[in-house]
This record gives sequence, C-alpha cells and structure tokens, in this order.
Amino acid sequence: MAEVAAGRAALLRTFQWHGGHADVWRVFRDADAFERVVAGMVAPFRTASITAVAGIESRGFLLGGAAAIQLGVGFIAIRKGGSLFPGDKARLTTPRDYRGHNHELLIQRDSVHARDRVLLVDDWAETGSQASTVQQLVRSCGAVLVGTSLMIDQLDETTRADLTNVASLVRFTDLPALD
Ligand SMILES: O=P(O)(O)OC[C@H]1O[C@H](OP(=O)(O)OP(=O)(O)O)[C@H](O)[C@@H]1O
Repeated sequence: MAEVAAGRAALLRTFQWHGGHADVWRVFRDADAFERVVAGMVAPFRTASITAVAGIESRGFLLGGAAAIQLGVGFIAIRKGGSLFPGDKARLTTPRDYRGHNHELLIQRDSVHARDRVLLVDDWAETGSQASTVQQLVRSCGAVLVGTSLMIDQLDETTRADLTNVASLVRFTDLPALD
C-alpha cells in the first residue's frame, strides 16, 4: 500500500533517538512527515467503516485527532487519572506498562455510541497494557474495537495476537540502532 510505504519512509526520516530515549516529537514538527505518517496509519482502515478514533493522552491525542480528521470521524479521548474530565465515566487500571506504571484510564461513557466502530491510534506500544485496557473500556461502553493502528510496534508476538487487528507503520526492529 503506497500510503503505508510513504508513511514509513517519513517516520524513519524524522525519528531520532535522544539520550537513549525515542524522540517521536520530531515527527510531528515536520509538516510533510506528520501528514504522511497519519495517512499511512489510517490507510489500512479506510474501508473498515470506522465511526470514531480513540486516542490515549498525550501522544495518542495528537495522532488520534489527526487520524480522525483524515477519516472524517470524531475523536474519543482516553484520559489518564488525575485530569479534569467531566461527566459519567468508565475507568480501568492498566497492568504495568513499559515504565512499570499502572495508569487509571478513563473514557466518557457518552462519547461512545452503541454501534460505534472504533479505531485506536497510538504512537507506540511495547507491553500493550494501555492498548489492551482501552479495548476493554471501549467494549464495556458497547462499541466495536475494529483495530489498533500504531506508529511504532514493539509488541511481542503473543501480545500482538491478543490485540485486535494491529497495523503498524514500523516495527521496533526497523528503527535505527539506539545511539
Ligand atoms: O505498550 P505500553 O507499555 O502500554 O506503552 C505504550 C504507551 O506508552 C506511551 O504513552 P505514555 O504513557 O508514555 O504517555 P505520553 O503519550 O504522554 O508520553 C505510548 O504513547 C502508549 O500510550
């Protein structure tokens, strides 16, 4: 798929390691890369009748909002505990994530409609703890989680198979070597 290949190339052109940490923010600073990355992430789901994109605070908000606009649908915010988030909410605590943190993730119940077909968009998954928790939250609100689109996929095979329809622009092993 040409859009996926272009998105992958744009990501690899702009991604950098910085002091041992992945600096994905550079991808968003480059207008051409940002547009191509998001186009590549939504391309596998363009014909999947997606009705909403979900994203996890904070990098998931940036990518998810852009993906929602490209797909012509609205955005479902998944906030982390401790933030102001009005209304009736469903909440779940994640298993330990890549930093060993357990996050409380929240979703506004009325942001999900009963027959929504939801695409989760995020920049990176490693343990899959946040993505799997979002899947549960979305389903608990009565919607269908159609798939998960990742910019960078560091999941192990078992975890990837447990998540629904994972698409990724780049696998972790495709990234340049850590400096
Ligand atoms: O696969 P996992 O181990 O669950 O990790 C992946 C999650 O961690 C990162 O977010 P982070 O919590 O670092 O927040 P940020 O977007 O604010 O940097 C990333 O954006 C994913 O949401």
